[in-house]
Amino acid sequence: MAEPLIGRLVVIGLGLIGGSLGVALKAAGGCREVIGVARREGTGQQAVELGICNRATTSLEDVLAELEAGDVIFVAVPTLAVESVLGEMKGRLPAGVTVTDGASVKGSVVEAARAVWGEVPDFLVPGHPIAGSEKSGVTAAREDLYRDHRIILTPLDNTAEAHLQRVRAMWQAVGAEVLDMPVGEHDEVLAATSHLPHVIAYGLVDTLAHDSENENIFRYAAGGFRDFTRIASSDPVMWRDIMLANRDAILEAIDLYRGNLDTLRSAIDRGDGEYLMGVFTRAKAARDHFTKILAKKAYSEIMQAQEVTFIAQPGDTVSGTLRVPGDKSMSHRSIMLGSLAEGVTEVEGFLEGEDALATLQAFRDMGVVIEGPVDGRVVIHGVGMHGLQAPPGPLYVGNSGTSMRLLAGLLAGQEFDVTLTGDESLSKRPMNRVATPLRQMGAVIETGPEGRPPLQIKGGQPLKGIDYELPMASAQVKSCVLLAGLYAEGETSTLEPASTRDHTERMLAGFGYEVQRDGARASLRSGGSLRATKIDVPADISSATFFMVAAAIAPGSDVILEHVGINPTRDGAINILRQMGADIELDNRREVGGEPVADIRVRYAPLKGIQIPEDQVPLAIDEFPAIFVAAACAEGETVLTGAEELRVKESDRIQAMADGLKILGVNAEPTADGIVIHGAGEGAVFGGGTVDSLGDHRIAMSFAVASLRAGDTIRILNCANVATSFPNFADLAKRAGLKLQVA
Ligand SMILES: O=C(O)C1=C[C@@H](OP(=O)(O)O)[C@@H](O)[C@H](O)C1
Ligand SMILES: C=C(OP(=O)(O)O)C(=O)O
Repeated sequence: MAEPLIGRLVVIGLGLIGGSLGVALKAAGGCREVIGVARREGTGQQAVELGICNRATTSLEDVLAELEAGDVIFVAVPTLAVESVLGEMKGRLPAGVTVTDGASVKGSVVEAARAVWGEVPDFLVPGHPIAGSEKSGVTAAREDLYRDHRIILTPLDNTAEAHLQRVRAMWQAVGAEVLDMPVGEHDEVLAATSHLPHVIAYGLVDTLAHDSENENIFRYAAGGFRDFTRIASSDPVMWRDIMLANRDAILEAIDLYRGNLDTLRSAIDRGDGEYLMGVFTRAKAARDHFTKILAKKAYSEIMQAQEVTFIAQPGDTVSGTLRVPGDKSMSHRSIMLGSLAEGVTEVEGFLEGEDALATLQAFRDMGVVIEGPVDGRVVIHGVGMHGLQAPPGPLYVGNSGTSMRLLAGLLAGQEFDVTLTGDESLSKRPMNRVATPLRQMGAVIETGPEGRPPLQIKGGQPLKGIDYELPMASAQVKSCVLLAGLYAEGETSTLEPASTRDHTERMLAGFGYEVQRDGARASLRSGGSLRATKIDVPADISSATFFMVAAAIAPGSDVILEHVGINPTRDGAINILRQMGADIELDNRREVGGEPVADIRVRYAPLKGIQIPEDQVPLAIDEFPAIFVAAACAEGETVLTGAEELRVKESDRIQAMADGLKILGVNAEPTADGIVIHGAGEGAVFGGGTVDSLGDHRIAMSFAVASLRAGDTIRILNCANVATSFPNFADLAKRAGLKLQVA
């Protein structure tokens, strides 16, 4: 066995927290020996019998005498007992021994150390395993308690690196993720997320237990009571200590909560159902997504960095009738316009992907009551053109360029300040394309360095209409300007260099707002209002394209994609694939809520390389990664030009695809504004290999489709963001016949 990480581990306090570290580190072979120290002899004996420690004693003094450099002492006693334990160590600790602890409040541990030593010694590494439970005592100790749990360490400026590393390595050895945080921040975060809930749970059970009808209350108390009050079974001594030790931060959290409870009380009193729906829908969404919400906060970056790998085995055909999720562009716009409308808008077919949900959350944050989504149904209680409220903090829109750019326009005309932020990929994308025209309209807006996010938008600025000639074909820029135009004096118009998706114009009209359209120009005037409506979002043609390409490249395939939006500003992929020889049939054509829809049937037919017409580029802008896969399977050369916009999407899609295609053995040369792909025609076009999607959903799904014509396994890294536009992609792909595994 490898050399243990640390020498001896001394655990002072053999309860759930201390005992679990002992048993886990012993099992992991992470130390030479575990020595337990307990106040009562019986506890120590029991701990030895349970395999928690090799030996136990009641005398800390005796143990200290035998320690040497490299040993670690873990203090796992109730918070207020820490000081006396540290006091016992003073003057008796051999040099090089590390001391750490597991108390839930760090400020008081630091104070205790100061009281004992005059200053916090460099060998003390304050820590807090976030792994407690309502169970306590030596019998509650579990070997797996810390596996995949977070440990927060709060080192001070003078904490010695060697001691910090030792403690970090110890926790990692038992499967924990270790994070660092300043002491004060730790105590504030924990006051809100752990200490306040305990106060409330203890308080609620105590209130009900004192009620003269308590027997009935406990007898009939259903799951809600049980779930909510589980933590009132926790160790009272430990929690008394925490309350006293973290007094100030806990009082602040209680006051905040009390204020909220009072507001809820008066809403119930005056029968304000709308207010209650606002609180409950926001809270439900926060709870449903709380792991992600936490990921943006101090607790962890780790969650966001969640790794998803697609492993695609060579496949043969795809078949079946599939309905891909709702259109992303329309889902965003349904929330935006529904929020600004008068009355209640009902949306069906809403895309429950991260991007559209980011827009939904942004409007909730601005006070709009939005029910759902449940099975694609969303109900938006519109607040009218001037009813949005200042959000409590920055609006975080994740990976979604559409959210950020459209919101920028809409928010430029509000009365309040707002900041828009996004994830790592979005933070690299250009925002001057919207900031420039908005400034021309009179908006006050600041970008980050080089015109990247975050966007800081100043409220209360009078906007004036402009006639804006777009420098690039972008529906996001066009929509941004038109949405700002809703709040600008006079007329606002946009002139686009090539036709781009027109969902904003169509949907505004659907909400009863007049938009003039004259060729490449769209214009509107401010001062109107939006009337709530019903929206049926068709399936997203961008998502459908992955299955269109799949059927087009895999001999024997026959797929029907139901209820897909085939708006003529979005149908470039159909036109391009048809030109390449694909067998695509549009059946059951109809119009749904102002948008054309059809069922798309694709059967395998051999493809040939083409020069892609430039006028099709904006009409297929998101579909190119998949089209490149089709091009690789076509006979001859496919040339794309005029598509430099692909370089500023979630990744540089020209480079990302060229790199991946080359790894898989395809001859693909990127150019400044496109790519040249030499298609192999027949047989297994792609070799096996590992490609990186760079966190770009469309790159990930495109390479998964390539597996249908691969000779060996394709591994695709960084696929978590598939959830932004197509959360059930892997399930549908498997149903259709792809041999896809998600790891
Ligand atoms: O307006 C929209 O909903 C979108 C417009 C396109 O972006 P650009 O306007 O940047 O081309 C597209 O790539 C994006 O997925 C959605
Ligand atoms: C470019 C895309 O989206 P967005 O710009 O909204 O991030 C996309 O979905 O391919």
